[in-house]
This record gives sequence, structure tokens and C-alpha cells, in this order.
Amino acid sequence: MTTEPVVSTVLEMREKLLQELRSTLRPGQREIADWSEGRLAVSAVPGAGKSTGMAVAAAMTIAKYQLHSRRQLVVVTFTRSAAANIKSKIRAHLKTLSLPQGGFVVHTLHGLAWSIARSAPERSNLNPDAVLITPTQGSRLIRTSVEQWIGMNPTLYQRLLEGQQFDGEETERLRRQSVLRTEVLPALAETVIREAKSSGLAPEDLRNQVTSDEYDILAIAAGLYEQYQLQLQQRNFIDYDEMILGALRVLEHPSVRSRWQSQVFAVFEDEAQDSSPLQTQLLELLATDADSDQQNLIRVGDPNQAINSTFTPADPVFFREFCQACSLENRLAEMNQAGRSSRIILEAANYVLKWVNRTYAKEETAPFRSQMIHPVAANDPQADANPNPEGLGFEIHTPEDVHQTVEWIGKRAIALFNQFPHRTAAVLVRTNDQGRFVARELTRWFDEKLAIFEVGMRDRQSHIPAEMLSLLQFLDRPHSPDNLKAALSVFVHRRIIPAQDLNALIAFPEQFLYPAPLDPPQSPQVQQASRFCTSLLRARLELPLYQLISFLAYTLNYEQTELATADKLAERIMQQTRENSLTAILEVLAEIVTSERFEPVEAEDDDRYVRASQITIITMHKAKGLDWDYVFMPFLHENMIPGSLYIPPAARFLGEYTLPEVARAQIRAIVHQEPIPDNDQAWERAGYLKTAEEFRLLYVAMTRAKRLLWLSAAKQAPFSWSKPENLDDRALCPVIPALKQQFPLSVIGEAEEDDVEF
Ligand SMILES: Nc1ncnc2c1ncn2[C@@H]1O[C@H](COP(=O)(O)OP(=O)(O)OP(=O)(O)O)[C@@H](O)[C@H]1O
Repeated sequence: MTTEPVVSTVLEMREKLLQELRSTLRPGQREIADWSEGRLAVSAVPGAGKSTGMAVAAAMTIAKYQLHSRRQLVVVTFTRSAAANIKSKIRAHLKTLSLPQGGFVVHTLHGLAWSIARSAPERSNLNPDAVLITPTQGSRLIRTSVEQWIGMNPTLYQRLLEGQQFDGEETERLRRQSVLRTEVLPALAETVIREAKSSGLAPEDLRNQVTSDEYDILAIAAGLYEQYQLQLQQRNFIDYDEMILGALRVLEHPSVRSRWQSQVFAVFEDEAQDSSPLQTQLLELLATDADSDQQNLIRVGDPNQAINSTFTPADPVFFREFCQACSLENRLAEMNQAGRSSRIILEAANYVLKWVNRTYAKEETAPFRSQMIHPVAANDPQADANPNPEGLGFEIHTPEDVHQTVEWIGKRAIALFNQFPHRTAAVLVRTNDQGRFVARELTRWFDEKLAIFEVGMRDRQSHIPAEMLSLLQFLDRPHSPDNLKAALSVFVHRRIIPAQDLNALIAFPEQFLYPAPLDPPQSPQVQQASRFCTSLLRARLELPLYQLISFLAYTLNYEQTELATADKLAERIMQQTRENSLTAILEVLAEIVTSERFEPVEAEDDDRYVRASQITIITMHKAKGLDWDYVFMPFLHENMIPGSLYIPPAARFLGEYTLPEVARAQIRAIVHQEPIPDNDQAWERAGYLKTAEEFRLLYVAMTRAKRLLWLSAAKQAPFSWSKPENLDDRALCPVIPALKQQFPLSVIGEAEEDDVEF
């Protein structure tokens, strides 16, 4: 008798708390929270609060439908850190609502697939002992698949070898063989395997296509893919796509499927623009109600932040299509308000979106979905939403050259931090080479005065074991063309020797290393490369083995932390080798590289990226999902953004395109059930895809700024950032003149530059 009022009080309390929670949401977020069944697409602008909204909506759904461990909400995100983040937010809300934590799970897509595949190994066709292949193992497997394929397909291979013009000359033949074996075919294999597999296509689906191309690229792709699958099985490896395929096979079985489906109340997916067709298929299947056949699925994403489509199969077209389909059913919610940035920054980003679409749209496709970012309403719950700008909020600078650019950035950052020490700043760059340049220059000018953190440094360090392995393999067997090429690539990469066509050098290793008087004379660049290699070979004879790695690290001009990492590596190898021989060292080092079990010195956490009074140097790609008070974007030149697709000169004998890009466009046509483009058309499409993605990347970068967005394009800049010392006049990224015209007050002239407060 007495319990009823207590229950109703608890329920009333909870209802009140739910209403309070709902009132913390802004319009688009509320539509997720109010969802009750069926499909819902949510297209959000940058900074709209996707994850914030999804976490509240998840907690409200769990409360409303009293979900528990046998009937759960499945939340899917793209990365592990995003998963951890949203999980802790949902937990906190459930705690406030005094609800148990069992009503939901948060997974990455692959984690989810793996748990389904593992639940029924006999149906997934995956060996439970199989291990996930590491990137290094993956590239080795690809090399082996290429070798196997060449052996089995002499006719197709011969056609590639002959390329566009071939006079049968022996040196040229050897050069082309090396280019095909070590560059073109591995790159083709890598692209087509991922692209086809994650679109649910099997090798036969590629082979049976009718195309008019001279090399039959799809037939080559099919053969490489088939070899790769065979190798994968033989070695008991699985890759990420295999997990998804395994999960789909498990769910093919009606009773297993309905068991999974009855456990899943609904699926909420974040970053949906980055999902491949196969991943989407898996989520749709899981989200389907076994009785009514209805999909209970919310997909939240921002098609305008799709920045992986040129190197993964995540084509933003799919999410846009999903939005369109849902819109017809009146099931599309738009989150158009964002509180992250000052108004002028939003205006600049919106203008870029409109201008790019106007300039580059083609037939039915445009680089961006036409969705503007609006500031939040006056009563918005976010504290300090759309904050006041710093300086002009949006500024376009024109330094003389790239050195002056970094000097200005440093001075401005120091002045700002002096005034507001709790605020954050970042320099966003397009490539790691640019990041390295900025870090070096900032350190040179302002080392004592500014906390500088370069994110790319850590990635560079993780290459150290692989670089050492390449060099030691060369010292062990210098006459192997593969070893020689790997070592030369490291030297070029590290800018120890000039960039050149390495395939021409390695055709006759002996002649390259020790030219005889009657051999054809070597050009100065080749001589430089040859002398460097022989000096290392001499050192190998003169130095004790235990000093070799440290010596190599010095010759590669490693920086201080890299040297420390190399020393740590040398120590570890010496501890693990039983006998004192190069073979033993190579064995241990190869094991370290393959298993990828070596942490560089000072491994950093992601929370190092955003810190008060620190200037973070980070690529635009890595900056996605993060924000800073002050964002500096230097070097906005046309050769970088939008840039153009690159055809390596060594592979030009195949034609004015690259095989991987042609194959990618052809596979996408198969997926979209369109006619397969010929090579030139496919290349043109690939170019368009790249241009569109570069502008989306610029947009993602611009929308990271809260109070100041500082853009610049120096008059003088290097053509190639691997040689930043060679400066010349550079054309601007085409967005810059358009922005200058639209925002004349943001253009900082030479005279005003001196007045900007440092
Ligand atoms: N309803 C809200 N109330 C208060 N703060 C909010 C709300 N929604 C979002 N925010 C805040 O806005 C900021 C941006 O949110 P969030 O990181 O979730 O955006 P996002 O859409 O994922 O951004 P992006 O896609 O640009 O990376 C965060 O600081 C978040 O706390």
C-alpha cells in the first residue's frame, strides 16, 4: 500500500529530470532526443554538438524505454577515443537519472563487427585464432600477392611493361619492372582491395566487367585481390573488412540474426559520413526489428566534413543519399546552429562553402551539401556560445615569404598568451613537411618564449625502427635491388641525397655502387647517392655492431628526440640478441617492426593537442573534432589547396594517369551501378574527387577556430615542402582572392601589419 506513492514519486522525479535534460538541448539535438522509432538522418554543421546531443538522446531513450542488458541501445562511433568520450557522457547522464548502466553499449564499427563475428565462429568463417593484420604485415602481404600475380599473369604483365612506348631496351625494361613490382602494382592492390572489399564486391565482380581500357585494370585488380585473399587465409590473418564480412555472414542465418536483433533496441551512429557501404549494411541489419522489419536507426553526420574519401572507400555520396531518402519521408533533422566560433568565423566558412560550390559544382554533384552554419539563439544553453572575436576575428595576411609567416605567427601567439594565458592556439598545416618547417622556425625564433607542440613528431618517431631495418638490410646485402631501393628511399625522404628516379639506379647495383672506368659516367646526383651508400658500407666494416644503429641515426640527421628513440631501440635490440651478428640483429628488429611493438620516447596522449598557452602544430586532417581559441592557417597556395593529382614521373610510361585512381573510379561506378568510365574519364573523376575533398578539408580546418581565424598565403613559398629553402612566387589558393573581396576589412595590409599588437 505504501510503495505506490514512492514509485510514482521516483517516476515523477525522473520525468522532471528528463525534461530538464531535454531543455539543455538546442533545436536539432532535440529531434534526436524525441526520436521514438524508424530511421532518422541528422545532418549537422561543424560545432553543432553532435556528440553532446547524441549522448543526451541516448540517456533519454534508455530511460523512456527502460532498456537493460538484454535489450540495449547500440551507439557506434568511428574512433576509440570518440567511443570512450561518448560512453562517459552517457554514463554521467544515467547516473543523474539514477538508472543502471546496462541499457547501452558503445562500439567502434570494427569492435561491434568483431563481437558479432566471434559470437558464432562456425558461421563467420573466421578462425577464432586469426589475428588482425598490422599495417606492416599488410604491406608485406601485398608485395607477396603482387609477386604471385606477376608469375601467374604473364600476358597482362607484359602489356603493362610495354606501356605507351617501348623500344625493348634492356635497362629501360629493368627499370619498368622495378617500378611495376615495387610501386605501381602494390599501390593498385592496396587501393582496389580496400575499395572493392568494403563495398561488398568479390574478385569475380571486378573480373566480369566489360571495359575498354588497354591494360584491363579491373582484371588486374581482380587477380591481385584474389591473391591477397589467399595469402590472408593461408597465414591466418584477418583485416578490418574481413571482420565486417564475418559479422554479415553470421547475421545471414535467420535465427542468429533474430537473436541479435531482439537484443538491439536501436542503433545510433555518429560520424556517419565516414562509413563504407558494407559497414552501413551491417548497422541496418542490426537495427532492424525482427517482427516489423522496421529499421530503428539514427545516423548523425556531416557530409561537409568528409575528408577521407580519397584514401578510404568512405564516399560521402552514401550519407548524402541517406539524408535525401530520409528527407522524402520527412525524417531528416538538420542541426544548423553552432556555438563554437565567433560570428565572423562562421560567415567566412559559409562563404567558402558557397563560393566553392558555385565555382566547382558539376551536374548533380557539388563538393559540399548546401548547409549553412548559424549562430545559436540568445537563450542557448552553451556557456559563452559564439564568443567575442579576438582582433578582427577573421584575418587574411600576406607575408613576404614563409619565414616571415612563421615569425608573425609566433609573435602574435606570444602576445595573445601574455594577455590570456588560459587560452589555446594551433597552427593547422596541410602536410607533415609543412608542420616540421613551422616547428623548426618557431623553435629557432621563440624557443624560450613559447610552448610548442608538434603532433607529427610522434608519427615520425614511429618510423624509426622501419628506417633502421631498411638501412641494416642494405648493409647486410647491398647488392639486392630491393634492399638498395629501400635504403635510397629513406635517404631521399630524409633529404640526405637529391630526389631522383631510384628505379634507374638499382637496375645494376654493382655498377651504381662501384662504377668501373668503362661504365657510363654518373650524373652528379647519382654520384652523391653512390658515395653516400659506399661510405655507409665502409662504416659497417669499421664500427662495432652495437654502435651501428646510433651511427645510422646520426647520419640520417635525426633530431634530438629521434636520436633518443634510436638509442632506446638499439638498447632493446642488444638485450634481445643472443649472438653478436648482423643477422641476429636483423631478426629481432624485423620482429619489432612487424609486430609494431615499440613505443617511441615520450609517447603523447591526444589531450596534449589542446593545452593552455601552448601552440600546437597539427595537420588539418588530425585537427578534425578538435578546436582552439586561435587557429593559424599559413601557406594557403594553389599547389597545396586544391593541388592536383600526382603522376610519379617513373610511372609515366603507363599513360597520363595512375592505375589506382582509375581503378577506384571504376569500382565506384560498379557500386553505383553506373557505366564504367574509360581511363581518361576515370582520371578526370578522380581529379574532381580530390579537388572537392581538399576544399572540405579547408572548411574543416577553418571551423576549428573559436575566436581568431588567421589565414595567410605568403608571396614567396617553396614548390615542394621537402625542399623549403627553394622559394619562388606562388599562386594563391583560389579561395583567398574570393575571401579578400568578400571580407575587405579582414585583409591586413602592409601598413596595418606593423600596428597589429604583438
Ligand atoms: N546543448 C548544448 N549545451 C551546451 N553546450 C553544448 C551543447 N551542444 C554542444 N555544446 C558544446 O559545443 C561544443 C561543440 O560540441 P561537439 O564537440 O559535440 O560538436 P560537434 O558537432 O561534434 O563538432 P565538430 O563536428 O565540428 O567536431 C562543445 O564544447 C559542447 O560542449
